[in-house]
Amino acid sequence: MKISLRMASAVEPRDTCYVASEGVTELKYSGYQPHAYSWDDYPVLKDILKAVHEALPGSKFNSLLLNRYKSGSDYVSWHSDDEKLYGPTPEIASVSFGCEREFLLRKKPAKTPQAIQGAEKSTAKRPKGSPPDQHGFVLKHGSLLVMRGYMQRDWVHSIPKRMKANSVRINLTFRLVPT
Ligand SMILES: O=C(O)CCC(=O)C(=O)O
Ligand SMILES: [Fe+2]
Repeated sequence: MKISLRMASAVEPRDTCYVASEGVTELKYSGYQPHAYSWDDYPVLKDILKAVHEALPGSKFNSLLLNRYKSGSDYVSWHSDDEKLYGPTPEIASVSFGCEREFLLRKKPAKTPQAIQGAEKSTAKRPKGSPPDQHGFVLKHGSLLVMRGYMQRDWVHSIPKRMKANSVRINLTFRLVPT
């Protein structure tokens, strides 16, 4: 499959491209405001959206942030996709193609006094050098990862640099902007 897209390569450490249905509120994240391309310009992306809707009955997506990691030195730093336009419990369907890369997930620091106390207790038991509540998954070619519920409120995620990753990875994150 060949995906040919006009990519916005500014200062982000990977290439990104944004596709959204008409009437969807403009996306702003980390100081970027990407141009919204139309689904009609990219029939292959429409086909993948259809397959995602079939794989996740009851879920609905109307926008797509596409990431292209050209090599292992492209990455996405720790963040959560908690922009207001997605609402309090965004559902994000993330499809990966090409080079396998590691996806890391880390719990945000606790805010309430009770939670902080709990976190201190668990720190005492943790072996030295292992970060608190951190998990890693390898995202394989053709895989579908779903983030939902309070994941964006409570966790951050990242795709770290991996110098051994020597080919391109394309990642599609389908999102719903309630209209
Ligand atoms: O490339 C990935 O798997 C994650 C991308 C991501 O976190 C994002 O676009 O918000
Ligand atoms: Fe993300």
